Amino acid sequence: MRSSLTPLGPPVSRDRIITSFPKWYTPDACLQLKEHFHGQVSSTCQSRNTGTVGLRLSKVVVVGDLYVGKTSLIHRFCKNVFDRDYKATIGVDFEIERFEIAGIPYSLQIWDTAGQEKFKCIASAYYRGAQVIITAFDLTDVQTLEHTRQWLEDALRENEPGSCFVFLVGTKKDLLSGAACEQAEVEAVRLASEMRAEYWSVSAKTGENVKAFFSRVAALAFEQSILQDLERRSSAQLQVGDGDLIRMEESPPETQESKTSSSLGCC
Ligand SMILES: Nc1nc2c(ncn2[C@@H]2O[C@H](COP(=O)(O)OP(=O)(O)OP(=O)(O)O)[C@@H](O)[C@H]2O)c(=O)[nH]1
Ligand SMILES: [Mg+2]
Repeated sequence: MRSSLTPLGPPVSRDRIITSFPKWYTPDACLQLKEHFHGQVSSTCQSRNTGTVGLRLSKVVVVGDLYVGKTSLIHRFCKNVFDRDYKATIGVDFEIERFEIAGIPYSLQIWDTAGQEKFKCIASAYYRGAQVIITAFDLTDVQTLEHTRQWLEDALRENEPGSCFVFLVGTKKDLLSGAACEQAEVEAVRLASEMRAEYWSVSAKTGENVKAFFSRVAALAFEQSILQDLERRSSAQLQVGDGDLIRMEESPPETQESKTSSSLGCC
């Protein structure tokens, strides 16, 4: 059944409908081990009391060295295509992907940035306001893993501390045997834990783990959006219930004292 909150437009495709909380890739480097939506989130979604969350776009920024496969990863997910030819991203590009999560419409705006040094200053102008940062590296090129720390630092610098979910993604999984992939993952998982990031290995060529990965990104971002919205609404209610707080926010500093004392006087 489609949600009554679905904005105008075509329905979301069936594979963008998320009903249960998507699982992590490895428990050794994951942001949340739980397998269900937060109880408060489930009940809020059931009662369709999700405020403006269904109408907003959550920003996801994908960063990492040139040639690691950022564009390929996004194109595999959003367009289900894979191009063997390399076309460097110039500056930035973005895709909007619509989901329905726990019955509520939800959209991600996925920003693809250029890895080439000469475009870095253009791309970094788009880091601000990210709810999710995806740092990508090539599983076959250890140097690209070493550089992820710097990419993340640059992206975090433009955002409020603690406000972003961070993912570390190893790309081109199809180029490695199972054993070689496991070996490459050991170091990546260690770094992911250090970065407080969730780790995933994917292949844009075969599509392995791509949908599962973005479903996880969408679910975590969605849950955070709902919880933040609930918090905002409850603190707004608190302020409505507390006359002093409202007056303090609305009063310019020089008049605050007299207003506060007059309000004290009348109570
Ligand atoms: N075998 C394989 N090749 C891949 C995969 N993902 C990307 N590639 C190839 O790697 C090359 C670079 O991919 P892009 O997606 O353009 O890399 P990018 O990170 O966007 O590069 P910039 O835009 O310059 O930052 C292309 O030739 C892709 O076909 C993958 O999963 N497997
Ligand atoms: Mg690109």
